[in-house]
Amino acid sequence: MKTFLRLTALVKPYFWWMALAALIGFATTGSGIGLLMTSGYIIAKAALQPPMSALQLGIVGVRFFGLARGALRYAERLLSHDATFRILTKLRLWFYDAIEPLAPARLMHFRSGDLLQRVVDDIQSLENIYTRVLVPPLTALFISALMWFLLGSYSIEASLLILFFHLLAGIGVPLLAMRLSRGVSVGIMKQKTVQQLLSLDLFQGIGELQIYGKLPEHLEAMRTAEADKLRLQRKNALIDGLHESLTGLLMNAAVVAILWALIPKLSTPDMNGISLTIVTLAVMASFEPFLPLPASLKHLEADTHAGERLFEILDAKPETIAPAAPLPFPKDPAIRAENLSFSYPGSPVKTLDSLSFETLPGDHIAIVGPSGAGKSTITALLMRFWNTPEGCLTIGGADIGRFDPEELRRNIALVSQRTYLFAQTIRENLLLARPEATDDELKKALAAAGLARFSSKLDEWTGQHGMKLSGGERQRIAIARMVLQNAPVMILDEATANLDGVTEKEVTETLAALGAGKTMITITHRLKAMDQYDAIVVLDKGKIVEQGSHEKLIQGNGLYRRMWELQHTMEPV
Ligand SMILES: Nc1ncnc2c1ncn2[C@@H]1O[C@H](COP(=O)(O)OP(=O)(O)OP(=O)(O)O)[C@@H](O)[C@H]1O
Repeated sequence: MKTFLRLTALVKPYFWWMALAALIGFATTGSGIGLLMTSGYIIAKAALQPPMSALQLGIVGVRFFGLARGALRYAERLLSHDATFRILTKLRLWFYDAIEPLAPARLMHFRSGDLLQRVVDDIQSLENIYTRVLVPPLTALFISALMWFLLGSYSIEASLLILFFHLLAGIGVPLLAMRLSRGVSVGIMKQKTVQQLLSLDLFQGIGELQIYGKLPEHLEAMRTAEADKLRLQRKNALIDGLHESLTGLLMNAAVVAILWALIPKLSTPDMNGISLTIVTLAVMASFEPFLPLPASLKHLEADTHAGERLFEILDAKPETIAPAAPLPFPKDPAIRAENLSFSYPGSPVKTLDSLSFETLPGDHIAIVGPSGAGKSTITALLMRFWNTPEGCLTIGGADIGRFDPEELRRNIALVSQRTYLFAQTIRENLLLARPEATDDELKKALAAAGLARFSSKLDEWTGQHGMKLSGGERQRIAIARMVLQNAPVMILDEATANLDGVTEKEVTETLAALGAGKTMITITHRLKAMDQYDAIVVLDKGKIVEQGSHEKLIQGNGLYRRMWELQHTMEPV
């Protein structure tokens, strides 16, 4: 109920649109009833062979209600769809706005297929809140009240009978349908999520599935998921059929009961054959707005489930938020860590343990160490993907928490080990770093990253996840982005790991030139051209085990020297 109320609060700004559409919906159904009544009137009256003039009123009524029903139906659809699409747009923007600060810390527990399902299908299903959940009961209520008064003007019994049958059709049948279909709509949604996850895994991991011979197993899982969904959909269709038949049955029962109540009144001045015909047809037509009610309850269950899934994400507090009065990024971005410790949520071990190091503005430092030592975690803290609960991390002397994360990310350019390329053109992938860049600037950035040959391919599609480019080319696109971003701090997290020796040397030189006068942190476990760094921090199992210049470290007898010797086996030190 709480979720439902929160969802309806979201569509509050469209209340008047919805109220107007509901009113027009009522007028449309009312016109349908009017059309049947006036048609019945003409037929019944004509059977008595009166003069043509006696039928005039009925003919005008048929024309009026016939035209009005079409025009009103059109207006109602127009209004309700317009309101629905506005609501959907609002919901999607609201969701994207809310989800952005959650990345990556709060989203890493969700699988991408699941998130996709929430963004696309769950939000889509919320459009039903208005069209299929809120409006149909209102229309049915109005029509029921109208019929109650209409029949009440002939007979109290008839008005009580219509009330009874409307209650059965409006509450009894939907409740029965809901009971029978409990969990079916939600089950279908869950199966769709499973299918989406399996499909994404199939598309992204088809190579691995083929190599390890797991493709048939995966396809079997997809078939099972499809069969489970079909089973639920079949059950759903059976219940739909059942409630439609029950509503039809109630309509016929209502007609019989009301005839039973009204036929004795035929001998009174209040009722004649014509009015009996009209009333009977009106009773039949009045059941039309009750047909969608069972579906309303089913949608209510599914929408509430979709709402819960959305709120589960939206209620998550972002890991990092901008302070009320954020500091501007400093002109001299010296970076200092003092007793910095950090553990990932749920992890019993300290990923970083009491780190202390410093980079002066314009310094180029290297952070080296074996895989899993915690090097990339330092980057994640500097980008404010995570908060720094223990110790301190400062930029330009100010605690990192005093900067707006967005401002930090604008001023710290990062080339990480995993470059994501969007399934767009090379131009669009580059413009991400500087949207206003000219083609000339893009070409210069490509050339600086060793991709001059791509200058004529700006409009070429990079493929899904950049699959049309080699690993090295993808990495160089990321370096071109860094060139375009031209930020005062640069972090290279294994940025050249995918490049061949010659290109690696070229790109490293380009990056060194680009980094002249800027603060640069290079994260690597490959010890190459280490004498170019002002300082080297050696990390092992989250602790700094050594730090200093290449000359100093190589003289020592620690991890750095061992790593160096391992990588340069034959070279004498
Ligand atoms: N999001 C995360 N949640 C939980 N643990 C994580 C997360 N990211 C990294 N870790 C763990 O933290 C430790 C340090 O990881 P990190 O990526 O910082 O190491 P690294 O030194 O950069 O390694 P590599 O050179 O292989 O990239 C590892 O044990 C890793 O499993």
